[in-house]
Amino acid sequence: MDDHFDVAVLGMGPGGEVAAGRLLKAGKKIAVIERELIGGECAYWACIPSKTVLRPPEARTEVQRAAGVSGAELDWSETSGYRDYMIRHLDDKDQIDGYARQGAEVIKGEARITGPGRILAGDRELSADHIIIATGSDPVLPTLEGLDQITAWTNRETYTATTLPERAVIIGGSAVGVETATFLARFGVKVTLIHRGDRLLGREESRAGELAYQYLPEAGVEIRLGVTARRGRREGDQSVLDLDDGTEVAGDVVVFATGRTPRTQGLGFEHAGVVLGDRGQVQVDEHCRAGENVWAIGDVTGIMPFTHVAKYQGRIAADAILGTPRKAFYEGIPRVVFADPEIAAAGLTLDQAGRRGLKTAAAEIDLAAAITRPWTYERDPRGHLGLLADTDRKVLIGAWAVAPMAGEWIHQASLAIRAQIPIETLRDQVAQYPTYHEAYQAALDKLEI
Ligand SMILES: Cc1cc2nc3c(=O)[nH]c(=O)nc-3n(C[C@H](O)[C@H](O)[C@H](O)COP(=O)(O)OP(=O)(O)OC[C@H]3O[C@@H](n4cnc5c(N)ncnc54)[C@H](O)[C@@H]3O)c2cc1C
Ligand SMILES: NC(=O)c1ccc[n+]([C@@H]2O[C@H](COP(=O)([O-])OP(=O)(O)OC[C@H]3O[C@@H](n4cnc5c(N)ncnc54)[C@H](O)[C@@H]3O)[C@@H](O)[C@H]2O)c1
Repeated sequence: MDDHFDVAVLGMGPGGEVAAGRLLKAGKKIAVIERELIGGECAYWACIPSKTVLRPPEARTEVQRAAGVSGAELDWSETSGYRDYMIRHLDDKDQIDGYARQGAEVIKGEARITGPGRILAGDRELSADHIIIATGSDPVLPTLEGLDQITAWTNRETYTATTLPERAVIIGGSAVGVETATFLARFGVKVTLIHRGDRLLGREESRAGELAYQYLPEAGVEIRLGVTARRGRREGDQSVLDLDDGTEVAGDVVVFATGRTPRTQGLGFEHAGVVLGDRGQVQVDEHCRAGENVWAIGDVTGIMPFTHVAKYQGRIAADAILGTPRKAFYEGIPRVVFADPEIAAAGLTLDQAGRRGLKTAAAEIDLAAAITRPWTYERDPRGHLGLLADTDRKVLIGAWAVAPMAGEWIHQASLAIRAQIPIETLRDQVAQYPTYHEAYQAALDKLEI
């Protein structure tokens, strides 16, 4: 067999899949190498199962909050059955067949780079004109005395669980921690979330974190801010954490939502001239180039660990290989935490803008006071929108929203930021009445610019 390819894709998560699809369509001879399941973390243990199990509780809340409708009950067995369907019962046979039918060489096994353009995939040696590194990220568990004594879960155990625990402790108050707390608590698990920072969602605008702190308890989550686990131990069937403030928390399981790290160890990337950054991320340029004919995309680049970014970088790298290069542009890409209500953001926070030396104007509105849609949507309406503008260039540079469906309508801000649409043009936009989109008009009016 001829083991030389135009392109070898290492890792078939969302990034690898998009790059592979684009290259196949262009007629390239490619090898795709995946050591677990084609679809990656997102399809089986992250985005897909988490968003699938968050939807029924969200639908129930919608029913409970709308006037004149009742009777929504949650059913874990039905929910987990549908989740198992959505994660393909952890079987990627159809994906393997699909790529093979499209003409790709599909290799299931661990890939390692052995030299420029050379790869060991399982027990096969391959060569390729181009290599795309799309190996994703691993969860990070802190070094904790007694870690081996407690029942420690990551996103993998959490989002494939058949039986839910009665009590859970979640460590980490960022996206995974907040979404997982929402999911478990809504399904009746007694959840304590501990977070070492003084507010949730530390990388987002501080108001978004404050509002997450306000709304999460509605799901039944107990939040402990400013505490760190010092030691783990077992008491009967309970996993106990001793905290640094002298108190303890206990649960059937401890879920670690403590971040992720690029998957680069032992994969021989240095043999292809790839340089790692201080967080272990593969360093890339604006075309996702990591070295001579080597490209890297997705979580392994540490740029923005989201599926939509991995997919975007897959397009960027494939286009460069195909001879139609364009530069990746990361400003204004949306970030959504699928809590209840949703927490969405795009662009810079006030702090980040300050660090760039930008002159800014900010405005925040309460949606219920400003527009009609929250009232037709639910009793006791909730919703907040904040905008951040650059007063010199007179364009939006940041936005955040905490409200129903905010993950959908944040895209208006995302586009405005990416396309640098003048505030004047945005103020002339006409939104359908009554929709959440109308909030932009009210917030733009409030911006002193
Ligand atoms: C709980 C959770 C929920 C999330 N929800 C969302 C969400 O709603 N929206 C969103 O945008 N993002 C979400 N994310 C982030 C998202 O999962 C990642 O950003 C995304 O999966 C990154 O895609 P990727 O292709 O870079 O890597 P991955 O999905 O990690 O895929 C990498 C693939 O490479 C394979 N691989 C690794 N090393 C090798 C090797 N040496 N040889 C062969 N194969 C290898 C792996 O097996 C894996 O299949 C979530 C993350 C978590 C943990
Ligand atoms: N809806 C989405 O798009 C979505 C959902 C989930 C995750 N993600 C992505 O996946 C990635 C991983 O998410 P995450 O929430 O696990 O990571 P993260 O890096 O965003 O947050 C980790 C949190 O754990 C805390 N932490 C770390 N070590 C700790 C320790 N020893 N003790 C106490 N706290 C500790 C940190 O302070 C931080 O708040 C993120 O980059 C996120 O963007 C996206």
